[in-house]
Amino acid sequence: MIRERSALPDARRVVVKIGSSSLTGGDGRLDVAALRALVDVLAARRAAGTEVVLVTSGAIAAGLAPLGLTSRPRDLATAQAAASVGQGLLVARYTEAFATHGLRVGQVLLTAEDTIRRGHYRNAQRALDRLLGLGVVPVVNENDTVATEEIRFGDNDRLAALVSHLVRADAMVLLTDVDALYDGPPSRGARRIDEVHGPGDLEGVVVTGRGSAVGTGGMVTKLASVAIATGSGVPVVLTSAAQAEAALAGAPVGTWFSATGRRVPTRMLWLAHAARTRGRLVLDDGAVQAVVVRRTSLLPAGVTEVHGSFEAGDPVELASAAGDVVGRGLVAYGSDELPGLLGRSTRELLAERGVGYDREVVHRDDLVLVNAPR
Ligand SMILES: Nc1ncnc2c1ncn2[C@@H]1O[C@H](COP(=O)(O)OP(=O)(O)O)[C@@H](O)[C@H]1O
Ligand SMILES: N[C@@H](CCC(=O)OP(=O)(O)O)C(=O)O
Repeated sequence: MIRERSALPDARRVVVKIGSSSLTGGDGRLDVAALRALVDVLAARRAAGTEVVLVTSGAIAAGLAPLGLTSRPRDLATAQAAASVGQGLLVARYTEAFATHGLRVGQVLLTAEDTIRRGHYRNAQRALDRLLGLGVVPVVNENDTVATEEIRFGDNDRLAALVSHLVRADAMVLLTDVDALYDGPPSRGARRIDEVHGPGDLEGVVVTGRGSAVGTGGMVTKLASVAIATGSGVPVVLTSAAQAEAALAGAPVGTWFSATGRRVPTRMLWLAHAARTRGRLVLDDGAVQAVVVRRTSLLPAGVTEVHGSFEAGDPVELASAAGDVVGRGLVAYGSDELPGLLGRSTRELLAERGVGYDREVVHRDDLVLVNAPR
């Protein structure tokens, strides 16, 4: 494991994420010179023996000029159209730029779903591993064209953290338009933060969710991304694209976030940090105890209320009668069917409804605890 930034040159595999703000000029359009400069740095790193996965934004920005748009569209359908046109152009630029270094790229478009559904993430994991094994540089972006408002990340920061986990990266490098995390929005007087070793080091730090005109999420989604990565064993460097070379060389630039936790299953990571839940199940006190303290699965007998509209396999919140959210889980029944099963024992349900109805509402392998109840 990489424990300090000076060890970064020894990383076997890194994920580098570049945001829209670093790939666009003042006119909001794709800055091809900036893209080429990044590729030069990544190709050099690759030649020095580190496998590189690039998570890149910029599809929407690249789609603006061809569609005659002057600013980032606000409505989802136009943003998706711009991403559709722009993604092809973006990857073409990367393909050309990496080719000048004798490297091939492979486009990988992911949705949040791909990191949660078992079949999907295994598939993505296999494809990424094979690309790397073949010496290809995977170029990853969110699949904007098919991602709906409910399930999309919108920003690539959290996607990059999940990709880092998926490919078992030794480190993640987040490149943006500021050279580091500051203790407040970077204006006069804000202080650069050199190293963060845990949430305590972020106390008093003010971050805003407003990004640049072209980026989304600002520093808020970057810190959410950092929490996902470091909490599951991947250290992070956050800096500007201009410092990418120095950061990968382990120089003391940007902000270094050391890993705080150990690797957990990918789906669990997504459930804990990224999933937008589709509903809420209210648990009686006995069920809260069973799930939180004894870490058992949730059975129909312990559920008292069902809220929201969801299908089997969707993420839902688990709450106590007092309204505290105690966990999140993938529910095994849809919201149409579940209310008819509440308070019933699995034995009764099996006898009455047949095989399969003795299954848990949320299996313990599909459940993460969020907060202890009051
Ligand atoms: N505490 C902070 N430290 C550094 N930058 C911050 C902070 N709070 C807000 N920001 C803003 O976050 C912006 C980067 O976010 P964003 O525009 O979404 O970038 P990207 O397109 O690279 O994802 C910076 O331009 C900066 O102004
Ligand atoms: N998938 C989108 C990226 C969304 C976005 O702006 O992300 P970011 O610049 O990382 O805040 C695109 O390629 O335009």
